[in-house]
Amino acid sequence: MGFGNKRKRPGGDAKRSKKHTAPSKRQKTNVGKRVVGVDSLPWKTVDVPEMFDDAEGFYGLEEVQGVEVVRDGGTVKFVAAVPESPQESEEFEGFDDPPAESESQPEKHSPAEQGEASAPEEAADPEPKKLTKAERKAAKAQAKKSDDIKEQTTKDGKPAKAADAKPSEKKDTKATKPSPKDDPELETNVFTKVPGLADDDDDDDFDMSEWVPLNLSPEIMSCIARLKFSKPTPIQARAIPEAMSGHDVIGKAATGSGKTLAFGIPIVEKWLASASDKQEKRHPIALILSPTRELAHQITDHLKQLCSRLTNSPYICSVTGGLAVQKQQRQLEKADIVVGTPGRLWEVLSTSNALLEAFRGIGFLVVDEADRLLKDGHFKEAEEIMLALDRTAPGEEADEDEDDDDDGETPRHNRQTLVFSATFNKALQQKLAGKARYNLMGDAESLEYLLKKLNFREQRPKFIDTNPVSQMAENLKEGLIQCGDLEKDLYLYAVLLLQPTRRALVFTNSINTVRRLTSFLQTLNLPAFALHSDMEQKARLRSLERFKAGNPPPKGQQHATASSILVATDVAARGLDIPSIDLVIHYHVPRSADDYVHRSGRTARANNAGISILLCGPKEAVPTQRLISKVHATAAAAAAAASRSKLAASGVGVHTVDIDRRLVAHLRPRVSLAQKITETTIAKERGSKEDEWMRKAADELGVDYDEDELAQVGTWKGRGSGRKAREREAMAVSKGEVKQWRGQLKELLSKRVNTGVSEKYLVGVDVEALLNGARGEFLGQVEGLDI
Ligand SMILES: Nc1ncnc2c1ncn2[C@@H]1O[C@H](COP(=O)(O)OP(=O)(O)OP(=O)(O)O)[C@@H](O)[C@H]1O
Repeated sequence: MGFGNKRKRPGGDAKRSKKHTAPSKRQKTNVGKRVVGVDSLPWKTVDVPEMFDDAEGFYGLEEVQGVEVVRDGGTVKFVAAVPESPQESEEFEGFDDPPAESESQPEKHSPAEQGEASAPEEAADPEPKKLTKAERKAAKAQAKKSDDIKEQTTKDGKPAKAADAKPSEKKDTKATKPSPKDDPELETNVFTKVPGLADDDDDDDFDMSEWVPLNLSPEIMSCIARLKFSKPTPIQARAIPEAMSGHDVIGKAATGSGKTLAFGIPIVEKWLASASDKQEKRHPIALILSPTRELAHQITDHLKQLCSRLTNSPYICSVTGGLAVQKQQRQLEKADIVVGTPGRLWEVLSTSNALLEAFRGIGFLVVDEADRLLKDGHFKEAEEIMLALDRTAPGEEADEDEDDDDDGETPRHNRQTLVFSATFNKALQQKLAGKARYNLMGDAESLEYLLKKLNFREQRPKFIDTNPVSQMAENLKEGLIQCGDLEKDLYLYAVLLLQPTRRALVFTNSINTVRRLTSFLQTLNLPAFALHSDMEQKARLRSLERFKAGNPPPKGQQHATASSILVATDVAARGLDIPSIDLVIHYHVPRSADDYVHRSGRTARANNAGISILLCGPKEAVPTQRLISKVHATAAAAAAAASRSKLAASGVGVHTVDIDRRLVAHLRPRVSLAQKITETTIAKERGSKEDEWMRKAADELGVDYDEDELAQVGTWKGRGSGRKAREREAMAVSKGEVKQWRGQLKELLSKRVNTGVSEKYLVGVDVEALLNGARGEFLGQVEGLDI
C-alpha cells in the first residue's frame, strides 16, 4: 500500500484515509503505531518500474507505507506503522505531540534512505569483515607512510591542519565494508557507474603505490582501489594535498581530468576524520555549487560511488530545480554533503534560518565550473548564498569587524573555498599565477570581482593550473568540415552515418534547432534524443537515460551508425561525464572559445580518445577562425618556441576533414525527404498550438474567431516572414503527401547507398584517418578560412 506521493492534493487525505486506514494483520501485531508529523513519515523514493516508464511517480516522487490518516477535529493526523523495537514498542494511545523526527525517520546514514550501498552500523555483519587483497595492500602502503604522515608539516613549517589528524590514526581500518548494491535513488542515479568498477575480488593486486604520496586514509585508498584508478590525475595529485592542508584552492585542468575527485576526496577525508569524533547531529560539511542540474546529480553520484564501500558514509544529496522541493528540504536537514544548483539551493535555504545556520558551519564551499557559475544567470543566487553564509544569524551578536568582507581582512568564516574549471579568463589566470597585479576588486562584471565575493579564507588562494599550454584534452582530435550554410543537415547526417561511434553528442546554439534536428535524425531512423533547458526535468533525465542506454552497433555492420545521439544546447556542455561519447559535433559554431573547449570536452575524457568536428558554413568562417586561434594560441606559440617538439611535429589545432563529396551527395535524397517530413510535422504541431492559442484568446476577448481573417493578418513581410511563409506552406501539405514521403524515405533507407562506382556501396569513412592527414576528396572551400 503506498499513498501520498509528493503530489498529494490538499483535502484529498480524508478521502484517502478510508482507503488506507486499515493496517494489515501483520502491522497490527508486529509494529507500534504513533502519531507522526507528515515530514517525519518514513517516505521512500518511488522506484522506476522500467527505464522508459511513462508512469507518474518517480523522479523525486515518494511514497509511504503503513500509514493511517485520521481526522482529529479539524486536523488530519498521521499514524505511522513504525517497526517495533525495544524503544518503540508502545501501543497507540491517542493523539499527542508528534515525536521527534529522529524517532520515525530512517537513520541518517541508512543505505535505504540515502541510496548508499553501505550498511547501517546496527545491521553490520556479525562476522568480522575480511579485507580484500587490494584493501590490505592499500592499508599496508599507507601504514608504511604513517610515520611521515605524523611528522607531516605544511610549507610554512606548521603542522598539517586539514583533516587535522588522519582518519587512519583514529579509525579501525577493518571498518571498511564492500557495498553490495546500486543506488536506488533515481535522481542521483542518472549516470552509470564508473566503467571498469570491478567486483571486490578483482581488486586483488591492484597497485595503488602512486596514490601513497597523497597521504590518504586507508578507507579512501580502498575506495579508490575499488574504482580502479591506479594513479591520481595531475590535478588530483596537486590539489588534494593543498586542500587537505587547509588551503583555499583555485584549480584549472583540462576537461575530463578528474576535477570532481580533486575536491571530493579532501571533503570525504575531512568528513571521515570528523565523523569518528562526533555522535551528535552533525552540520553539513560541504556545499558544492554546480551550474546545471545534470552536473549536480552527476557529482552526487560520483561522490556516492567514491564512498560506496565505506561502512559509515556521509549523506550526500543533490538539491536542484525540477524535482520535489519538500523532499529536498528534508534531505538538507540531514545532509553532510550537498550538491546543488544555486537557484533551487537559495529557494530552499532562504526559507529556513535553521538550515542557513547549519550551512554557516560548512568546512568547504566548492564552486564547480566556476567561470560559468559565477556568470550567466546564476550569479545572483550564488551571491545570495555566499552572502547568507557569511551573514550573522538574526539575534546573534554581530562580530566587531563586521565590515571585514570589503576590507580584504581575514573573513569570519572558517571554511575552505575550492574553485574549479577547465577555463578561466586569461587576465585572471595571469593574476592568479602571480604574473600580474593581484587585486580581486576588479570591475563588477569580471570573474575576478565575482571570485572576491567568494570571500576566500586566505589572501592568496593556491592557484593550480595543470594545463597552461593547451586547454583541450590530450587525446582529443579536432576536425572541421566546411560546407554550405544550407548543407549542414546533410553533412551532419553524413558524419553520423560514416563515422562509427558508440555515442555522439551534437551541439547547437538554439532550442528550436535541437527540436528540429532531433526529429530530423529520428525520421532518418537514427536514435536521437533531445536535451535543452526548456524541457521538463523528468524529460531531461529520461533523454540522458536513453542516450546512455544505446547499444553499440553489431560487429561488422556495414552501415555503421551511432548507437545513440544526443542533440543538445550548451546545457550539456559543462561537466557531463557520460562514458563512451566518442564524437562531438558542433552543428553551430559555439558562441565562445570556452564553450568550444567545454563542448569538445564531453569526449576524450579520462585518457580516452575522442573526436570533435565543427561544421562550418561560409557565414561562420570569421568567428570560427577567431575561435580556433584563441583556443590554440598558447599551444601554437609553445610549439613554435620548441619547433622540434612532438606537438609541433603533429601540428596544432583543428584540421580540415576532407570527406568525399560524391559519397555525401548520394545521401542527399534521404536528407531532403527527411527535412520535408520534419518541417511539415513541426509546422503542423506549432500551427495547431497557435491556432488553439488564438481561439482561446478570441474566446477570452469575447470575439469571433475567424481562421481566414487571421491567416490574412499573418501575411506581413517583416522579419521572420520567410519562416512564416514556409510554415504556412508546410501546414498546407496534406497528410497523404506526408505519408507518401515517408514511404519513399522508408524505401531509400532500406537500400544500401550505391556510390555509383561499379559495385561500391557506402561504407564507413575513417574520419580519424582523415584527421591524421590521409586525404579524401576535397569537400569544398570556405572563403577566408585558412586554418
Ligand atoms: N585518478 C583517476 N584515474 C582514472 N580516471 C579517473 C580518475 N579520477 C577521475 N577519473 C574519471 O575521469 C572521468 C572524468 O572525471 P571528472 O568528471 O571529474 O572530470 P572533470 O575534470 O571534472 O571534467 P569537466 O571539466 O568536463 O567537468 C570520470 O569518469 C572519472 O570517474
